[in-house]
Amino acid sequence: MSLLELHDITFAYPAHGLTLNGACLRLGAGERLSITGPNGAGKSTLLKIAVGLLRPASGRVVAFGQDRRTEADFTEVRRRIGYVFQDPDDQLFCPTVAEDIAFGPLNLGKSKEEALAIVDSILGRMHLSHLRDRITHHLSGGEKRLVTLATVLAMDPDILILDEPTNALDIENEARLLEILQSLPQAILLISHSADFREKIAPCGYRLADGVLTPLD
Ligand SMILES: Nc1ncnc2c1ncn2[C@@H]1O[C@H](COP(=O)(O)OP(=O)(O)OP(=O)(O)O)[C@@H](O)[C@H]1O
Repeated sequence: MSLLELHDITFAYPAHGLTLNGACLRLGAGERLSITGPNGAGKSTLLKIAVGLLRPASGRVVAFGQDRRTEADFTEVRRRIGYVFQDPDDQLFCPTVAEDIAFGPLNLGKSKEEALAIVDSILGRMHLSHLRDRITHHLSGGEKRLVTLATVLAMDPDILILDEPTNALDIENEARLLEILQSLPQAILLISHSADFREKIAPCGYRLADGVLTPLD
């Protein structure tokens, strides 16, 4: 079954030429695909379109079997697609790590006890329990990156979008991230410049250049 389809997406930022010019992509259940390509090619732009943070000039977004056009459509899509942004500071906004991770489950209607149980379970699985009560703002870049992934996993999404997830990670934490990602059942869209990381997580996928996606060899 297809979870996400992008059909002939075109997009231009105001006062720029076309960033995307007919990009097409299909992600199936449990499938893992990489997207690579030069800086500024439009990889993040494309995936922001997939979750409705940007709207294409033309083309279709089909998620979970339905055409998605309106803000209400994309609110549901964003509940089911966890997006780990390139910059953790775009995503972490609560005083402590536990509050940041609990925020999503509380928003989905979980009780405080249920949300805190999710916090402890996710942090335990990720071997990050020592960060539970830390002030988010004081974490290192790499710690923030892992906590951002924890906030997304706490929502139990069907698809994970990871935008350069190894940025700011040391060798040990990159290995830990690899282990975590390999253990997850979710479909994954991975943007990464690291051929080694792509090979380990999602060897198949696309290269984005000149506004179109072409399959990787
Ligand atoms: N809000 C914006 N307004 C205008 N131009 C933008 C905006 N956001 C991105 N761009 C431009 O659009 C192009 C595509 O950006 P995007 O972030 O999607 O590229 P990317 O492939 O993800 O790049 P990188 O590999 O460097 O992360 C770039 O030239 C960028 O400067």
